[in-house]
Amino acid sequence: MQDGNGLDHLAGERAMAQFDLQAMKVYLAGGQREYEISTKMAQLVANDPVFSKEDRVRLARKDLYKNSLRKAGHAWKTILEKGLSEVEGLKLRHFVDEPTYTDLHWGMFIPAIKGQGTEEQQHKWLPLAYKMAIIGCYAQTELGHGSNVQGLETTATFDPTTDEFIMHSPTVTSTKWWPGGLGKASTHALVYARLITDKKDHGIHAFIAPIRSLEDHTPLPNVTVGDIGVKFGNGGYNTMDNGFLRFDHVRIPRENMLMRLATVTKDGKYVRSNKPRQLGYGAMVFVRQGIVIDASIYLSRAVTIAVRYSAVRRQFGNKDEPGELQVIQYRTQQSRLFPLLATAYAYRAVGFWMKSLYADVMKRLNDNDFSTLPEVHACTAGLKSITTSVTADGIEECRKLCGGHGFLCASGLPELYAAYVPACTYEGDNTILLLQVARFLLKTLSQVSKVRPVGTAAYLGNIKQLSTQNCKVSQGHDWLNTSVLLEAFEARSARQAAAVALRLAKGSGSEAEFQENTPELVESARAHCQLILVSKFIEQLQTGTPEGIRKQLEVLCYTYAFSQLIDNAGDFLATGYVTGNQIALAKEELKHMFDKIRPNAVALVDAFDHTDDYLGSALGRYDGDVYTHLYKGAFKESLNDTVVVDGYEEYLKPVLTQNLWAPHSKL
Ligand SMILES: CCC/C=C/C(=O)SCCNC(=O)CCNC(=O)[C@H](O)C(C)(C)COP(=O)([O-])OP(=O)([O-])OC[C@H]1O[C@@H](n2cnc3c(N)ncnc32)[C@H](O)[C@@H]1OP(=O)([O-])[O-]
Ligand SMILES: Cc1cc2nc3c(=O)[nH]c(=O)nc-3n(C[C@H](O)[C@H](O)[C@H](O)COP(=O)(O)OP(=O)(O)OC[C@H]3O[C@@H](n4cnc5c(N)ncnc54)[C@H](O)[C@@H]3O)c2cc1C
Repeated sequence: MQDGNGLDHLAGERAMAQFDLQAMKVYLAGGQREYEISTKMAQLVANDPVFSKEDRVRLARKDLYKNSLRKAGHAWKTILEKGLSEVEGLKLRHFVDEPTYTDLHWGMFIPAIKGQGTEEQQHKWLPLAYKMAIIGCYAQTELGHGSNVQGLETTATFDPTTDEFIMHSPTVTSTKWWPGGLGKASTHALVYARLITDKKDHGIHAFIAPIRSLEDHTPLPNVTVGDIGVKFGNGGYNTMDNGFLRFDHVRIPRENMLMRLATVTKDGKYVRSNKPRQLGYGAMVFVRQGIVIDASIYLSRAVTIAVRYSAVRRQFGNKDEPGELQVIQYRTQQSRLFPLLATAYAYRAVGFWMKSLYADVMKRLNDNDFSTLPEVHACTAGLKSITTSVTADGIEECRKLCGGHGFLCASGLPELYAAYVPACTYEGDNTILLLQVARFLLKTLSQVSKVRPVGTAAYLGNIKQLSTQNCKVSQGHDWLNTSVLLEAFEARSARQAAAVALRLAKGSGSEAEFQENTPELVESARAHCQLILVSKFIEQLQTGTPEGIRKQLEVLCYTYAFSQLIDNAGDFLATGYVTGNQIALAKEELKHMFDKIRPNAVALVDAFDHTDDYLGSALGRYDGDVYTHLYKGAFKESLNDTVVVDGYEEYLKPVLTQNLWAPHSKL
């Protein structure tokens, strides 16, 4: 998609491409229809001045937030006026590209009501939420408790005399703290609180609590609510009103408790349904799968900027070629950049699979089949953890790959990083989530002789073979076999999981021993997730990718798998499955892959189809006209509004005109 001024500084790069660019664009979009919707919505946003990102990093918080309210309101108006479908509306909001209260309203409040509300409750709340007559947020985390959901302190005490719950925040640490959209926008909060009936604590349940007047938006009586303050980075996540909330004995009707999994009757009787209590965590599974799908988009944005800039930027030269060399020619640049490019492709493939996995579990849950829920929980939690950590680090690496100019906000990278990095924490701290995967692996292994593992854990059924047979690679090209690669990742993961399981089995089973082994448990969970990522990329490749792009995808798949193998060589070697020589052979193969990527690199990032508007980067422009736009951009800097800076008279002039020796000067 070219929206520059027509002069293409990267034309030479594009002419080298060896694959069908259009077919790749359609593949990455997830199909022809998705591609068309994406293109249409990207243009709609780019051509609408209300959605402009210009100056975002320079705005003070109040202006930034107000502007974000304006954009969210305009997006909603556009959706209604143009009669956009749900998918189109979602895409439109995606291209507006600002974290805002509607993310939580559509992304968590509504899904939680769908997952945990009875049919009657859904009929009551969803129509209001769908037309945005109410705005909701997801208020789980508290000042003193985030990861440990069972430790939340807010109470919802049932009063049978009035048929109401009394919502209360008994301590400072029980203050709800962090929920997006809560600070200033929401009228309702989905509050996670301890349910108490007849002095008995039944643990954490979800309640819909009105918090602001639908007349004038003021907080309701005995509700204290506001924004928690400025967050990391300019722009970034500061368009979101993450909030605090306290209740002082606030009464809500009994029907406001979401009762699909448990009910409180009029006379205060607590009745649990026979559905697993884990369904109460359903909204988190939903959001985590979405985060995995989005990781590729964020990483591909950073990689697009870094690849295009690396093809424009020249430094040094050699005696064989005239002029300076493009920095993308340097092996060190390639070895940092091309694995990230391959990773963005790998995450797209795993995102496609994640969609089908989620659709499958939803269908099963509707049919009261809960059998795959633990595996889906482990997949969504583990992949959320790995993909967000790698993407956040990847964005930062791309910034460094752009040298000094990467540090300018004009590169688009600092703001992208600031907006993305909290993904490593929200929806579950990444270490906590890997520990959940580790618990799943331990449980699977402990039952392996009785219950055959399925899905992404099926390879653990082969644990004996995977633990005894070693890698047979003897020459570099032996690695160019997806079965050989898969087996390596399976053996490494199975052996790491078995080693830590064995150590724990030999112990007393105490929590202290578990804690002592958490570093190894996290490593084994990471190994399992890396296997899933490699295997799903391979699977996608083998299931009907069009001829015109298959070869390139194959190269990217090998690049991804080899770079994972090499980055984790210590683990692979420690398990004894591979030798140092086999790792060295994989390193050589990886360099061959870089040679194959090099002529296609710019086209491979073009295939992500990010518009200049969406990238918001002088370095990543489609036309490669980097220097003109960096230079022009400097004149928009507010410090340059006047040629003599404000403050000269008061602070600079006295320094320049005192004409006195400083007392400590030796001159
Ligand atoms: C756009 C950004 C907006 C951001 C929003 C937010 O951040 S919102 C705030 C986001 N906040 C967070 O993300 C907080 C992160 N913390 C948590 O998710 C939980 O507190 C916990 C899972 C760490 C511990 O849970 P716990 O104390 O209950 O202890 P436990 O470990 O004993 O687990 C019990 C059983 O449940 C199972 N199971 C667990 N989760 C799920 C699931 N999602 N699905 C299905 N199952 C799940 C687990 O496998 C186990 O099964 P088993 O072995 O009995 O068969
Ligand atoms: C931008 C942003 C948006 C958010 N939006 C929402 C929202 O809309 N709604 C909402 O309810 N919440 C929201 N949150 C809160 C978020 O979900 C929590 O911050 C997150 O779950 C992590 O919990 P915590 O902050 O308590 O971290 P902690 O659990 O206190 O983590 C601190 C450190 O301790 C470690 N740690 C903790 N427990 C263990 C353990 N058992 N073993 C080993 N290590 C451990 C962690 O790995 C981490 O390194 C948001 C957070 C952010 C940053």
